[in-house]
Amino acid sequence: MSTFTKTPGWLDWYAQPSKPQFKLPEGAVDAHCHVFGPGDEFPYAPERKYTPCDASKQQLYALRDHLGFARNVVVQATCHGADNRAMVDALVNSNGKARGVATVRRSVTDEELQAMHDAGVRGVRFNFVKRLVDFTPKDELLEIATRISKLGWHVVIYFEAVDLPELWDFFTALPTTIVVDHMGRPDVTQPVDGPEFELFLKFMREHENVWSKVSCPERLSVSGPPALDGERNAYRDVVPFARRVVEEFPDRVLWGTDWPHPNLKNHMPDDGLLVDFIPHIATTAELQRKLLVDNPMRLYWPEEV
Ligand SMILES: O=C(O)c1cc(C(=O)O)oc(=O)c1
Repeated sequence: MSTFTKTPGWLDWYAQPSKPQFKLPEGAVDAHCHVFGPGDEFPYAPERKYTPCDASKQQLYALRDHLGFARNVVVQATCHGADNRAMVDALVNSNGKARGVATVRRSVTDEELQAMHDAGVRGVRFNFVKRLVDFTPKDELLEIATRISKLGWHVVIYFEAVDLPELWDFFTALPTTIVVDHMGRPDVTQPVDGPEFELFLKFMREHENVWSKVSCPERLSVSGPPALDGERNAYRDVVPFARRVVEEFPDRVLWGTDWPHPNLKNHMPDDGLLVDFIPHIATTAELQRKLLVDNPMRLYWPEEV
């Protein structure tokens, strides 16, 4: 019996994903995924905003092999707060096939940062999505960004599109490469060439250190259809947004499954069908290779490039 009780209505990850029809290029990286616990081994943080089902490193790596990915980037999930043990444990048990993104507070010591670096951590995540985290003062975040820049790490930012204007000055003052989670969560019912998404494109256009994950169609989609029941052309309303970013910034985009998909409310995607979303947004072999291999390798395994 687990000590933890899942948030009511929690949707568990999809147990038997199909095999993707899209054949991932050799060496493809799932550049955004998480591990949850298991809670009995790596307890969820007291300050968490949700309690998930467990999703272990073994289950993550089985999914990697099933889908045809070669490597993972494991991003610290907010349900673990700034306790990075589950994520670091996943990295050190990956045979070098996983790198990570941590969450740290200003109290983190240089020794702790170095130990995380040795385990494979290459970035920190700053989260501005209010339903997921409590507010952290910007001076604390800037101090952390300055410290981790010395290790060659980058900053991953997660925010809602409506908050970009207010966060703009802070983001553009950061001294590292910046990676935006899930395209800054656009409202896909608005036009792709409307003012909200145009601001995001301008953010990337004017700042060459800004990258974007073109991930999470299952989270952003309003009209679907979902990646379920054999649907290989899912989340059509998200396609124009992701495709736009891939085509304008082919050397600064990443893709990830977002497994185990925390906080989805209306469906849980079949991850095999989710992989089949990729050729709709990266439509040539060259764009696919950059998105799935060249870009994540440059950012997370630069010593091998
Ligand atoms: O939108 C979300 O609920 C979500 C949550 C987390 C997390 O809790 O870390 O990570 C994500 O990439 C997305």
